[in-house]
Amino acid sequence: MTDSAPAASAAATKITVRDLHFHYGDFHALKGIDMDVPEKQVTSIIGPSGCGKSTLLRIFNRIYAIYPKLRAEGSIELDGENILAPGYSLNRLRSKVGMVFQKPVPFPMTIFENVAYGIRHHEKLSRPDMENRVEQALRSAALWDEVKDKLKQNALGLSGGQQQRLCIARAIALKPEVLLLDEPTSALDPIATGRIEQLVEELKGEFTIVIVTHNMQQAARCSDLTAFMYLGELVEFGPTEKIFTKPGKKQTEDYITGRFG
Ligand SMILES: Nc1ncnc2c1ncn2[C@@H]1O[C@H](COP(=O)(O)OP(=O)(O)OP(=O)(O)O)[C@@H](O)[C@H]1O
Repeated sequence: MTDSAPAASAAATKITVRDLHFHYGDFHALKGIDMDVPEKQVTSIIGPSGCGKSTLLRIFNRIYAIYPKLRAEGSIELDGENILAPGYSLNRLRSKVGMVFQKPVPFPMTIFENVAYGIRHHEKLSRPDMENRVEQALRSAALWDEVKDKLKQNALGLSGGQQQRLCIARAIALKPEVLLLDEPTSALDPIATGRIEQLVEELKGEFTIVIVTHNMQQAARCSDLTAFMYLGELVEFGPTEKIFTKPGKKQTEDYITGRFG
């Protein structure tokens, strides 16, 4: 067991995970996770390959729900409501919890339509309101200045870093409360990575952000809290500075000092 409530965080809890287990068929991938994710802060999840980081992140918006053999037990409360309960609709969950994947995957359509497409699915806006919403999302994703004169061009013509910021704009445009980022910079060069990290810093005033990363420097730079996972368990969770300077568990220390993983 680990401390689920990070001591140094004064922020309200946005997501409360209790005794969470996850199975891929017979494989027990997450084992009794307890975790309190604070509101409007950045929480990073680190740990060696295969420890369950992405599995945990994906449960936060129930991506597994479409596969019959995958099973989650325990509870994940978002603002006090259990999102794993059958009565919690996927549509409602997806409007509150946005996801950005490792590899940017813009739709093969214009830059404008990439952002507008998801909004249309949830809301009916007039043309000026839609234009305004798209502009705001692109501004928040620090992409507006680079694309404002080519909104009608195909998004596949953007660079990898621009495509990833477009995917972030697409997620932000739906006005989610939580933004999940699954290794969002692993396909990007150092300059594009730096821009995304800066963006994460800017966005945290507005959203609760959870980021999975292989890159420990990134976790140290970007996050307020860090969770260290190993073999499906949450070994340690606390303020990032403490995890990186005075970890409480030997496994955490071994990992951050490069002794394994
Ligand atoms: N669809 C699946 N079916 C069966 N097992 C899976 C599936 N997806 C992941 N797993 C297993 O679950 C465990 C956790 O995987 P997960 O992708 O969450 O790890 P991770 O920490 O994100 O790894 P990485 O850093 O390599 O992306 C691994 O042992 C993996 O092999």
